[in-house]
Formats: sequence, C-alpha cells, structure tokens
Amino acid sequence: MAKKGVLLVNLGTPDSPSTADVRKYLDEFLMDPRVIDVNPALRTFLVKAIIVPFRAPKSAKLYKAIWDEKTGSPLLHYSLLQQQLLKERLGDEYMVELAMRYQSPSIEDALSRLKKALVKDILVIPLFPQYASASTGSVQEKVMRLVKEWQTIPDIRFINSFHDNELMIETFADNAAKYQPETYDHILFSFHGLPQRQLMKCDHTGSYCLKVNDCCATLNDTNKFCYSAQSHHTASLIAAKMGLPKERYTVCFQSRLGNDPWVQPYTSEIVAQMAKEGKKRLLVFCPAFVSDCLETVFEVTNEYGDEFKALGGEHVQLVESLNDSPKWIDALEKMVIEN
Ligand SMILES: C=CC1=C(C)c2cc3[nH]c(cc4nc(cc5[nH]c(cc1n2)c(C)c5CCC(=O)O)C(CCC(=O)O)=C4C)c(C)c3C=C
Ligand SMILES: [Fe+2]
Ligand SMILES: [Fe+2]
Repeated sequence: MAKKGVLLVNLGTPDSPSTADVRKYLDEFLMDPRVIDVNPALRTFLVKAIIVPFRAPKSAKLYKAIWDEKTGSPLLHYSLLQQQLLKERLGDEYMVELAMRYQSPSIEDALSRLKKALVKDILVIPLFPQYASASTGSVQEKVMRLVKEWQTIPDIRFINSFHDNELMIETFADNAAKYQPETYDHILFSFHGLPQRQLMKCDHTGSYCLKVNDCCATLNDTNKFCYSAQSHHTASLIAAKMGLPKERYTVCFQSRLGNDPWVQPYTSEIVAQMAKEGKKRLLVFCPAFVSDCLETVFEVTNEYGDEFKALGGEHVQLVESLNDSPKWIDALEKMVIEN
C-alpha cells in the first residue's frame, strides 16, 4: 500500500565549520528574497560585498565552538534524531524525510525520494513554531516551486505554525523545571529576531502591527499571523504552564543583523537592563527553536552570558530546546496523525 509522506524541514546549517562552507551557507540563506527582503540589486550587493565577506570568518569561529567532533552541527544532529524517532513512532505506514531549507540535506533530494516512493500525500512540517515569511514562508515557497513541476502532484499540506502546541509548551516547561526556576531572579523568553519591516508586511490591514500600542502583546484575529504576536503567545503559554506571574518574565528578540530596526525589545538590551537592576541569575528560554543550534548554545550561553557577567550579573542559564524529548516527538506524531 502507498505510504503517507512527511517532510520535516529546518533552516539549515553549514556542511562544516570551515570559512568556505559557512560562506556558502550564508550566501544561499541571505540571498533568499524572503530573508533579505530588499530589491535584488541591493540584496546582491549587501550579501556578496558586505555581509558574507565580513560575517563568514566570524561565524566560522562560532560554528567551530559548537561543532561536535562526532555529531557535527547540533541543528542537524537533533533534526536527524527527530526524523528517526518520529519514523519509529509512525511505523511502516509513513515515510518520514528530513530536509534543510538551505544546504543539506536538500529539499530537492527529500522530495524526489518521496516522489520515487509514490507516496499518496505529503505533510510538510517547517520546524518553526511561530510563522515568519523568512522561515516558514520560505520553506512553503521552495516546496511549492519544486512540486509544481511534477506531472502528478499528490495531496500536499503545510503546517503554517504551531506556536500554541500544548505538548511543545509542556516540553519547554518540563525542561525548565530541573533548573528550579524559582531560584532565578528573572526569566527571559528570547525569540529569534526579525526586521520590523517584515512584521509590517505580514499585517494585511496595514494599520495594526507596530502602529497600535502594544499591538503584538496578545494574539487576536487581526494579528494571528504576526511573528511577534505568536511569540508573545508562546511565551505566555509557557509562563502559565509554569505558574509564572507577568512581572517574573520578559519577552525579547535576539540575533539582529544589519542596522534596520528589528522587533523589540532586543535581548542584549534586556540583559543589560537586568544587570543594571542588580539581578544576578537569569533563566533563558529560546522557544523559536525546536533544536539547539548556534543561536541558543552560543549566543545565549556565551554572548549574553559574558555580557551579563561583564555588567555585574552572575549566571545565564539556557533552557535546552525540544531536541529529542519524547514529549516533543509525541507532539510531532500528533501533528501528523491529526493532519
Ligand atoms: C526561528 C526561525 C528563524 C527566523 C524567523 C530567522 C530569521 C532570520 N535569520 C537571519 C539571519 C541569520 N540567522 C542565522 C542562524 C539561524 N537562524 C535560525 C532560525 C531563524 N532565522 C536558526 C535555526 C539558525 C541557526 C543555524 C545553525 O546552524 O545553528 C544566521 C547564521 C549564523 C550567524 O552567522 O550568526 C544568520 C546570519 C535573518 C536575516 C532573518 C530574517 C530576516
Ligand atoms: Fe536566523
Ligand atoms: Fe504584530
């Protein structure tokens, strides 16, 4: 009997931490019009003449610091584990493929394996809890661009976001429990950043996001596709699960690139503010990521950790991502079965 197809897609990572491979990865990633969303000539100039030449050697050093001798990039390692564990859960009725939006394993190869196996349908799960055009949207576009060339197009569905997935929320809360959150002075929910311009482009009313006070602090019918609103919602659900009152946590956004304004507040500014207020211990969640990666392991632990200590703080503790937690695999299994 024909199998059902599942395609898990994460963002991507370089093939190795060498400067050449990091350059290749950054080049493919940042030339995506959904990522650097400016006109093509300006994008080519910014990426090829400025960002990549300067960033590649610096990023290569960071990748070297997180690269495991045996398992390589944490993002790829955990993504492969998620694919394997989901496959075991779903059994023979399903074919589960993993791809990265940039570099390898490629979406092209994963889709051609599904095509060859004549799967009767495909469920695409971009592994980003909150919708952003630069992440989920880009995966959706790439898959549609490839599949539109097929002679026979099977039933195909996309998970657009899962920012309120109950089992995911529980996994983050469970992961934090072992650190005894009550022993920390403050909790941060640090999401990957996004240029403000991209938030406004997702606002189809043109008059809500970043135009109305506290526009994205709560999710409603107008901002339901807004990355910032979905991020705040995820944070509030994890906080509720942990019984955290509002004054004990702050939502913030990390990893800004370039000089344009990104979604605020910036994590580095919040870290500095916390140190100034005399806080000594911070517990940090990164709920935009389902796998630990450069942005969690290095940026939070090392960069924000060092910044906090330099300003008088003592300890920044990262709550690990969903990785291979059985409850997160339950969440993926349920997403597949219900879709
Ligand atoms: C969570 C979803 C992500 C969104 C949205 C996103 C937007 C976005 N990112 C950049 C620039 C960079 N991101 C980088 C790394 C990176 N980004 C995500 C996820 C999202 N990005 C992940 C999972 C990772 C980690 C990859 C890994 O190998 O571990 C990087 C590269 C690292 C570095 O050089 O610092 C850049 C650059 C932009 C510009 C953007 C939206 C416009
Ligand atoms: Fe990113
Ligand atoms: Fe918004």
